[in-house]
Amino acid sequence: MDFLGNVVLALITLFLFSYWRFKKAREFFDKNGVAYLKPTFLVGNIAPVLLMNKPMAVYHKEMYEKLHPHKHAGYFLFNRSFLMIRDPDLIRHIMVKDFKYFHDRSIPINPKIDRIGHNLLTMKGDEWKTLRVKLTSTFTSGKMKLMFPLVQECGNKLTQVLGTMTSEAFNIKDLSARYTCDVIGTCAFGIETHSLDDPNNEFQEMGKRVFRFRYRNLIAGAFTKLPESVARFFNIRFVDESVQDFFISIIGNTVKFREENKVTRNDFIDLLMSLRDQTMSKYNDHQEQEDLERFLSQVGEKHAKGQIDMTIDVMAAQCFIFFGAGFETSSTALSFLLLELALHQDIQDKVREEINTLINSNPEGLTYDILKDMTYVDMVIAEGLRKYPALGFIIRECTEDYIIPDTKIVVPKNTPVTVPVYGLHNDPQYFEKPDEFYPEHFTKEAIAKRPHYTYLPFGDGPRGCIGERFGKMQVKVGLISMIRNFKFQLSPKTSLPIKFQQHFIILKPKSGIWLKCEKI
Ligand code: HEM
Repeated sequence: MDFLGNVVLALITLFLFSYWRFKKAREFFDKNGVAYLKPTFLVGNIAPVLLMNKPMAVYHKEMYEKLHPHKHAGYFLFNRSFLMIRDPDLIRHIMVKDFKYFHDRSIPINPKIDRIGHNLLTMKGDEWKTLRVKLTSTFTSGKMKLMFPLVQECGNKLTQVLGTMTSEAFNIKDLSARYTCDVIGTCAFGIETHSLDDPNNEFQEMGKRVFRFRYRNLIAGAFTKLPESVARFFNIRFVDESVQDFFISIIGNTVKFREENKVTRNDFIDLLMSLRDQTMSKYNDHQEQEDLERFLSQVGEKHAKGQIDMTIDVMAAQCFIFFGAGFETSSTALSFLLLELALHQDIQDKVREEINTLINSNPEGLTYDILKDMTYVDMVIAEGLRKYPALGFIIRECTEDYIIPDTKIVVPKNTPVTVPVYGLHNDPQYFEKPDEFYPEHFTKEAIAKRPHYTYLPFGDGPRGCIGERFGKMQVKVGLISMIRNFKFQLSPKTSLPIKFQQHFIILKPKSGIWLKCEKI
């Protein structure tokens, strides 16, 4: 058969396969009385994203609103059906109570092609569990305290650079990205990236490429698994080859240098090397035990089992995901916070007052330990992450047939489920003033009144964000370094309301957020 014949046959097969999948999914929804959004053949409900006018977070929020008041409901990404979980108690089942059915994310990665794409975020089943147990020990408060001086150094540099920006408007989105790049560079790679000094350095460029949108990856998301040959043929990979080579070479060189020169630095590479050499006990702390026990009980196991060989590829993959997951999330969090503080001078003054009071009354100045006493700052950061959650939706996959509690509905194995974080965070049922920046959403009383699992900026359960403590620390240090010494105002160059970038999985501003600052 000639080439054209093959193409026609492939298209007919794809067409029939899609038709069969749609029919089966719709029959399942109809038979079980599950509400769903009416799909368009072939594209399902994804047209608003494909036409590029909807960021993924906004798209999921709008579906969350349309699917009110259902506890769970269906929608289609191309011909693949998804189940959106809207009800907080059902979310608790998916994320914690019945976690054993939902421990994986529905991201089809091929480890042979994506050497560093195969990491803690994308790994599945026992392999993920074994690695998560190992890495849990690198994110305790004890380890954060060891890394605090490295982060503080970047904060000091940020203050210094801001001091040169008082004469004209500057883009806080760009400045925050340079600060978090320096922080993750020094903590995850043991490298001073000098992004605050040089905005065009290589790390910044790599950071931009990490979450680059590619149509073919969106389409790949419609499949449970992609055979290696298909992924290679269509060049479907989640990490660009140039990014992969860059990270593997950096980690390889750094590890070699440290081994040869006996260098230790209390950063992630050090911790990964001690995990490899089984010398982690020198860092052991009480919290490590607590975190580990909680994790094991949540995943229903008594002991940590299995082994992962800490090769350079494995270390590079983890450092890469610490960079990928930690850089953009924290820098957008910081940019949106500064935007809101510039818009709300009263809140800005209150934040500054709390920071100054605590630091000035502590003989050692700013320390890791006084961060936790900053209760108003915590409320403000929490509100920032409510209004602008970096990940607007969370994705998991049902790994065994699962009966939805109090129903007879059996969710079939391999069904992807999503938790609409941005929708929940904007639901007036749970947040009194969803459209406003209102830190009082996070007073003790307001938190106590709200159902659990309605505020999920870091996800939850055993598969929640492993870097939460680190992310909060770097956002807080960045905020303190700026607010203590400068007063911020919005520049007329910023157009409001802020539009979100369309081609991005992370909720981030489309164009610059321009501010003006003056030294206090
Ligand atoms: C403000 C900052 C951050 C936000 C808002 C954030 C948010 C999230 C969210 C929503 C998830 C998915 C959770 C789930 O599925 O339940 C996640 C996973 C993850 N995050 Fe973060 N993150 C932040 C910072 C960081 C940092 C600094 C690191 C590393 C240094 C990091 C590393 C990871 C990793 C490795 C995962 C996957 C964990 C696993 O699957 O076991 N994140 N993050």
